[in-house]
Amino acid sequence: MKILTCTQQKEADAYTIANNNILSINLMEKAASLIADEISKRWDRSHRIVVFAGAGNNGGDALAVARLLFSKSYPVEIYLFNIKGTISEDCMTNIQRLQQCGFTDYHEISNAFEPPKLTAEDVVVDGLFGSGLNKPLSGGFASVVKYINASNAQVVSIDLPSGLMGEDNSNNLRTNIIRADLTLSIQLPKLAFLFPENEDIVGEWKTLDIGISQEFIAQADTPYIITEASEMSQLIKPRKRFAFKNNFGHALLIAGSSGMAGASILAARACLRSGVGLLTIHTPVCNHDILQTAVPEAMVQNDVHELYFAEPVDLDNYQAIAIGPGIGQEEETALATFDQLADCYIPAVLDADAINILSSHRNYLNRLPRRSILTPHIGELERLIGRCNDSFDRLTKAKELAAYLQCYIVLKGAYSTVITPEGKFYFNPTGNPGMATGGSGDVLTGIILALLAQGHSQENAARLGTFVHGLAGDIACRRTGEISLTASDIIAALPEAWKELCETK
Ligand SMILES: NC(=O)C1=CN([C@@H]2O[C@H](COP(=O)(O)OP(=O)(O)OC[C@H]3O[C@@H](n4cnc5c(N)ncnc54)[C@H](O)[C@@H]3O)[C@@H](O)[C@H]2O)[C@@H](O)CC1
Ligand SMILES: Nc1ncnc2c1ncn2[C@@H]1O[C@H](COP(=O)(O)OP(=O)(O)O)[C@@H](O)[C@H]1O
Ligand SMILES: [K+]
Repeated sequence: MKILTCTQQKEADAYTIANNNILSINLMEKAASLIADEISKRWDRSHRIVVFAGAGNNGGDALAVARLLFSKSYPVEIYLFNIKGTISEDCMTNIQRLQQCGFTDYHEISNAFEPPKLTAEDVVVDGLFGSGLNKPLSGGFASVVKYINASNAQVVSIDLPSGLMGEDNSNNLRTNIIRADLTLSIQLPKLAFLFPENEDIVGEWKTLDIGISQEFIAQADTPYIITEASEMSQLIKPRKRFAFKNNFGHALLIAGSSGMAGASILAARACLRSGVGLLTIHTPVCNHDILQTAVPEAMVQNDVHELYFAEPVDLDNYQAIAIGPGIGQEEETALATFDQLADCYIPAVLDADAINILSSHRNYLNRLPRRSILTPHIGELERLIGRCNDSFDRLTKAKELAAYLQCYIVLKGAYSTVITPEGKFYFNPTGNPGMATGGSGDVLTGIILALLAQGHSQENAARLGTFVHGLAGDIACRRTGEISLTASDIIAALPEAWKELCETK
């Protein structure tokens, strides 16, 4: 699913009106009827609906919602803020429609505002500003926002919480943005919904299909895409009747050190559950017996060192390599890692300590093989690119790094993001907060390694791996709940996740 900018959303509205034989006012009515349905599904007529409308089309939506709920016998009150004295045409039509249906609890505010008393039983419909917001809110509007936020009322925002910019909020003041319980976004989500710092502003979000031109959306140029299951399922290659293990690649996993054998076990098990033909784990001597016992399907190759990775491996027999889970950050390990990467001609994924080692030896960054996949969480990424002000800033800097290194970055977290060297952002919709537990990331490394070894491109391996990892996490979570979920539970759910994805059309 594409994410359009607010500017593109306006263009999409205009295109739909011009090409799909629909009047602007009818598109607004369609949006309003879906919003009113959603509200009436969640709140019954015992709740007063208090509508705060601006003078643009977001306000027009809100007035139409008010009329539709009034016609369903909800108690409704409206406050329309007409400060400049200019009201959009469709908003004006909706004022007239309200009058025609005998609605009277309507207050138009042009300067001083006597706010209504809001209680926890009230539902506020926030239609002050939508995609037309062109600067952060201030003055009277900021006061109204603060007043609504200070109340205990439930807040439903139309299109996006008023005051929130669709993309970049680095110059915005959080106190001047509506904090919604529910955001009903027109047609597509906004980029800002996917940022952790906006969770409390956006609340639960849902998109409403009002019939914006699919043709426009298909041709719209955007770097922001939410990955979909149907697209990922098409990447899975059916196995031939006469297939044998060499068809699915031989993967090399360099992982583990004294006290961190677990990371190598988790990555190895996930790799084996993701279709790899053969797996060799290169690990220090101290982990040999542990791995031979815990992962009997894998071959184990000892490093020269007893405790940590110290000598690079000849890559001739392998189709892909993963390096990093639990390797530690000894100086010898760092040098071995760079030697390993300097001559690396097979697809590579770098995780955890391999990324930390890069941060502490920045002069080696340009030795990184092109098209490598890096899988940092926010902390690991910021050690590489420096502290970021917010998510938009972080994505912008991560994109610059991906382009500079010509690498793929999988920025892990909710909506894990695959950032390509060409500057595309693929947001992953699967996964849940139960996965915020030690070892989950090692599982992802193992999955991506298996996909690279099977010949998937780096971009597809990163996207498909991230998707199936989250899907397995979701399946596991249904069994264990978020609290008890462990990385091993994600691995245990991988067979069902792969099966489910294979069956997705
Ligand atoms: N036919 C259409 O175009 C449709 C539009 N829709 C709704 O229309 C919305 C967009 O409507 P508009 O483009 O009219 O924009 P808005 O209703 O978001 O607001 C635009 C108005 O606010 C003013 N403004 C912007 N930033 C301000 C600030 N910081 N302080 C004070 N005033 C500010 C602008 O000058 C303009 O007059 C969408 O979010 C959606 O809710 C939906 O009804 C779907 C159909
Ligand atoms: N709130 C969340 N929602 C979805 N996925 C999450 C969430 N928190 C963590 N995850 C996923 O779990 C994994 C955690 O990885 P990481 O932080 O590297 O853990 P570790 O280093 O312990 O293995 C990542 O793939 C991340 O996307
Ligand atoms: K709004």
